[in-house]
Amino acid sequence: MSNQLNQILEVLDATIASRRASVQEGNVDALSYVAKLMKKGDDAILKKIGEEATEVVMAAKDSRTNVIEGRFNSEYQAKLVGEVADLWFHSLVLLGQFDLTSKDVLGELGRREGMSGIVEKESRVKE
Ligand SMILES: N=c1c2ncn([C@@H]3O[C@H](COP(=O)(O)OP(=O)(O)OP(=O)(O)O)[C@@H](O)[C@H]3O)c2ncn1[C@@H]1O[C@H](COP(=O)(O)O)[C@@H](O)[C@H]1O
Repeated sequence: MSNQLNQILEVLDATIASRRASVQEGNVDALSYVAKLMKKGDDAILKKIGEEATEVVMAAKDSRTNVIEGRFNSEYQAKLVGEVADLWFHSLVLLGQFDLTSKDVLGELGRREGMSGIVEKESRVKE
């Protein structure tokens, strides 16, 4: 699973970086969604992130509403997975636009591993 996850993220990071390089060189492949979105710029990507996040919220609410006898409905679960995939994907595009990759985020999550969120929050210097 971990290898598969790394491989999927590595391929996506590399594809996104290559789309970004081509946009910077002025070549936008008409069949590339990523290149077209990156060419539109930061605001277009950020708008997509907002939309996809909202769609995740709505799909989760739908899934919860359609629990019957304590069981989730597979159709709503699949919809939720699809919406989260859209959000992750657009987050990777956003990272690429800012010269970052999934590795940067995984590094940060690794740094936080085992750290209680409550303890971390309490350790923050109060202004
Ligand atoms: N994982 C994805 C991926 N997920 C979603 N999408 C696209 O994201 C777009 C937006 O999805 P929405 O559901 O929000 O659709 P929409 O509201 O109609 O879209 P918009 O009108 O807002 O663009 C759709 O065109 C999807 O096809 C993706 N496009 C590409 N990838 C990956 O990125 C790689 C590079 O893609 P290209 O640059 O298109 O070659 C691909 O090989 C895939 O691995």
